Parts: sequence; C-alpha cells; structure tokens
Amino acid sequence: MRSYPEYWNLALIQADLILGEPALNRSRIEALMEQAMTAAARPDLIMLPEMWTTGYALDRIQELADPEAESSRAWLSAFAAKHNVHIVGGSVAERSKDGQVRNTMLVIDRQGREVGRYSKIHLFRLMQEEKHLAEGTETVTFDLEGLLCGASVCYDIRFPELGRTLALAGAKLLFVPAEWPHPRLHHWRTLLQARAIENQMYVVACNRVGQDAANRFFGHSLIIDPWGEILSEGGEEEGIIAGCIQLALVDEVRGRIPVFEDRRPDLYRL
Ligand SMILES: O=C(O)CCC(=O)C(=O)O
Repeated sequence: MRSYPEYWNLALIQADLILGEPALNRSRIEALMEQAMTAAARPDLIMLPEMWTTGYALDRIQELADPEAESSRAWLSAFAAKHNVHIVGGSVAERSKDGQVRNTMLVIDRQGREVGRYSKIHLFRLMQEEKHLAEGTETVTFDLEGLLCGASVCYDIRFPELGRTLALAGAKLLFVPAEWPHPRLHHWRTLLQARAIENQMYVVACNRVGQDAANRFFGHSLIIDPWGEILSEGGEEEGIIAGCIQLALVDEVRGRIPVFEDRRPDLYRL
C-alpha cells in the first residue's frame, strides 16, 4: 500500500542572484515564492537553487555564512508553515559549530519543521570551493509525507555512487540545487537524465540564472521522471518552472525493469 500522496505539484525557483547580498536575495526569492503560490496548480513543494543567499562570494564567505543556517531555517520554516508547502531550500553557506563553512541544503516540511539537512560532500575545485568550504561528511535521505527523498548539490551529480547509495537507501526522488554554468549544459542535462534512468527515480534540479565575475549560469532547471523523460525544463531567464509528478511511477518503472534485483555487487570493485 502506498503511504505517500498520488502526486505533487512542484515549483522550482530559477532565480538570478546578487553576489554577497543575502538580504536582497531573500527579498527577490520571496517575491518569486509568493508568485509561485498563486498558481492554479498550487505547489506542494517549492525548491530553491544552490547558495541562494550569497551566490559564490567565496572570498567573503566566512563573514557572510549563516551561523548553523539558523536564520535561513527560521525564514524558510515561517514561509512553509504560512503557505502549507514543503520547501527544499536549495543550499546556503552554513557556519557549523566547528567554525567551518559548508554548502548546506535545508529541507522544511509543510508544518515548518526541518526534516533534512545535507552538506555537499563533493567540493568543486574548478570554482575553488575546497579552498573556502569544508566538505559534508554524510549522505542524507529524508522523509516528506511518506516519500523518501535523496539530497545532493550540483557537482555531486557527477558521482553516480551517490545517487545509487541514496536509491539503495530507499530514495525515490533526488533533489539537485545548483549553480551550474556554461559551457556545460550538455553535461548537466545528460548527467541528470542518467541519474534518473539508472536509479529509476525522479530527479528534480533547480539551477540559477544570471552571472558573476567568472561564470554565466544557464538555468535549464529540470524535472525528470524515472524513465528519464523531461517533464519540465526552464530556459535561461529568471522564472518559476512548474511540473506535476505522479509519485507511484517510481515503483511501476522499478517493477517493469528490475534493475535493483539484477545488480551484481559481488562483482563490483568500488
Ligand atoms: O560539475 C560542474 O560542471 C559544475 C559544478 C558546479 O558548478 C558546482 O558544484 O558548483
């Protein structure tokens, strides 16, 4: 018996961000979130992009980071409870108790409760993340209304081991907030579709638009079903990418091609 809802309406906030300006980014994102909540197909879940408070202001990230992500959590919780909507709060720069700054996803349920927190485990050296941020130390699944979901951030999707680990832990949907730039649109779309097909799971990925000194971010946020079909895809402009996902499709696809039963872990050397 299915214990989760039949479907979810999703709204991905494909925002432009102002480098190093958390208050301005919060207002900008809030306006888009409020707009998303007025849609005829009212969202059950809103998702934000990676590092949506600061962008990649890495040279000032110590000073900008949110202590234990508490102010971001409180702000997201208030919005979620007010609008009765789940929020996958992209990621923010979190100053942890150990003084290190991490790239951390916060997940808040409809009641405003924090149900998941994940810090990016693969840091992206091309953007010098490893010089300014500490890695997360664990993989994370979380339960939203009876559906187990997996957490990942941006560069993490280049590591199929992570998606597979989350799927084996029972995740049926993978969330991927990102700041993924040109010229690697082909990698973005292909990797996300591959993660969906190989793990027979939904992949929901929210990428920012706009640019900073070093990069042009292309948006193209995606909602991909467990067959690897693209249900919704953004363009390069700021906006809300909406889509409706049928949650039982994961079990149907896994039943038709029993990939998880056919695995040969006895032969894999990982
Ligand atoms: O892997 C890539 O090409 C982009 C990754 C990235 O931009 C990030 O992790 O922030």
